[in-house]
Amino acid sequence: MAFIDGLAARFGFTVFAVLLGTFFFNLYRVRSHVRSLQKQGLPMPPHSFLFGHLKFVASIVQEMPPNAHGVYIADQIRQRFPEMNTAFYLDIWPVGKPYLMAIHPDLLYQLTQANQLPKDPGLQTFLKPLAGRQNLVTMEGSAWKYWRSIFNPGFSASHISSLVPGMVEKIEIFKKKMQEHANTGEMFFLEEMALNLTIDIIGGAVMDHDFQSQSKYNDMTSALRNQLKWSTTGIEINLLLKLNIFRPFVNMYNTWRMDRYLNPLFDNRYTTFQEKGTSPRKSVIDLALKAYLAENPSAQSIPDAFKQVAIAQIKLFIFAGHDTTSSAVIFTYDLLYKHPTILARVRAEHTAVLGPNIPNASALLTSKPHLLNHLPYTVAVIKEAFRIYPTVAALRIGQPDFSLVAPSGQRFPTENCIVLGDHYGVHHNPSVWADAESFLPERWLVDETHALYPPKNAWRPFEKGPRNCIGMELAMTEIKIILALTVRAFGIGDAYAEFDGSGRKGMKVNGMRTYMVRGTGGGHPADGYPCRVVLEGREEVEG
Ligand code: HEM
Repeated sequence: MAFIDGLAARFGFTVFAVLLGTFFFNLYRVRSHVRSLQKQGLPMPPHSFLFGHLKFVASIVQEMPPNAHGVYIADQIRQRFPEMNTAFYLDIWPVGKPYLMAIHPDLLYQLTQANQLPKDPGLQTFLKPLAGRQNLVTMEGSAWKYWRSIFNPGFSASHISSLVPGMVEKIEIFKKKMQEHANTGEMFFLEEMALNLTIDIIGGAVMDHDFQSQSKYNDMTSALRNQLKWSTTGIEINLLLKLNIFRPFVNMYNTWRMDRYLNPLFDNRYTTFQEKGTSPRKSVIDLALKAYLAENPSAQSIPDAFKQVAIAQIKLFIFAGHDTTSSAVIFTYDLLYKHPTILARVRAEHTAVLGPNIPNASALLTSKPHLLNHLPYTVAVIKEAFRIYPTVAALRIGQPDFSLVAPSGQRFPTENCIVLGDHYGVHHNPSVWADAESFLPERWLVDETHALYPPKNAWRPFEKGPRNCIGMELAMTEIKIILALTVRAFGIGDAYAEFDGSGRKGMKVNGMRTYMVRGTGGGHPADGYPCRVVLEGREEVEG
């Protein structure tokens, strides 16, 4: 017994010594690499050999609200070191690999447009429980090309236009709910309602299916949302969050719930497809089936391997298509209602294009979706809101012998780094944008000679280049319709003052209480956006 105890102790000690040795070896390796970059004169905040930039980042995080999104960090550093306005390194090992944070459009152009660096494999940590290993966001090379070309027709302008009536129907339900809140006058959380709306819209676009989550409980959307709540990016500092032993079980259960809902839908669609020989539909599910059957005309069934990838893609589209769009709608509302002159101009444009009778606008857009192309000021507002609140970023993995080059000629090697194409950092960079912190939709309407004219490649909420967002047009159309059907009918005011207690709860980021919080991928409005709604445009509503 004593012999076995001794053996176990020796084994335990050896494992501990190996782990400790590996830790210090990696610490030395990473810190030496970052130090060598520093010695070459490359920009970074003050670096400690023991802590890297961890203490420095922690000091920034501490000054922000506890749940503020990570997209703010690069901008906060630029504010402290104004000369670091193109790119800089950040060594956060062992929480994650060192980062090269790029906050200048020329560098992002090199990252995603002129070159194709692979996606950061860390994205899998977040996306795998949601959409498996094989999904359009994380795929590379020929597999990505194959699937992107299958889905592109589902996001063409003409197809999106055909989706408008379905979107209008769902927005009508949303309006009814807004009206109920206006009638009670009580404070409520807009995010929950907006998420239900956008997930219903995406269900229509991606699957030609109505989840009806705005009206009743839906197990698929509930499982997806729960999966998101349990998601992790893998770079949490909080070890309890990082190593939560329950996560894999919750993930498996939610995956089972989603598959239980989606599998029969997929099978039914396949049966219809077989019966009719083809499908005129262009939803993601139909496009996947069409592609398979075009390549395998004599197939009697869909192989499991193909079905699994197709369903993973569907889950990805439902996630990517609703989460970001809901946040964008709320941030746009927030900026609009805080700028009454801009709001008045948007309302005037809607009246001019859709007529003064507000309830008529839904039927009008259903029969004439092209009217959406006549709302330039509304589009300018949406673009400017995306500039102020870009909710996503581009993560790529650095490569040996690949550097990003600043306009000054300074070269930023990417090897051994995650490269963050930081949309928030670019959009708020005062060396790039005139009056970067102000909400100025007119910058999207002035000509090239004007000081406010947007610099080339500087607006990138949907990224640019071949891996840009496939759903950009869909999201823009959706937001346009939501605004066109609601901003004249309602007045929305945030209720943060009422919601906030004392202490940190009421903290702001860059002076804004409506800041982006982390949690489920992209930035979300803080605290679910507590607000109140009032009815406006009453004469027109009744008229
Ligand atoms: C406010 C709305 C949205 C924002 C801000 C947004 C943002 C982005 C960004 C920045 C990327 C590129 C990420 C990278 O380069 O690593 C991306 C990719 C993607 N987005 Fe979106 N997105 C939005 C809406 C949508 C919608 C509505 C859909 C689908 C219905 C969608 C599906 C996708 C997919 C599938 C990709 C991967 C494309 C590829 O790699 O080929 N997104 N999105």
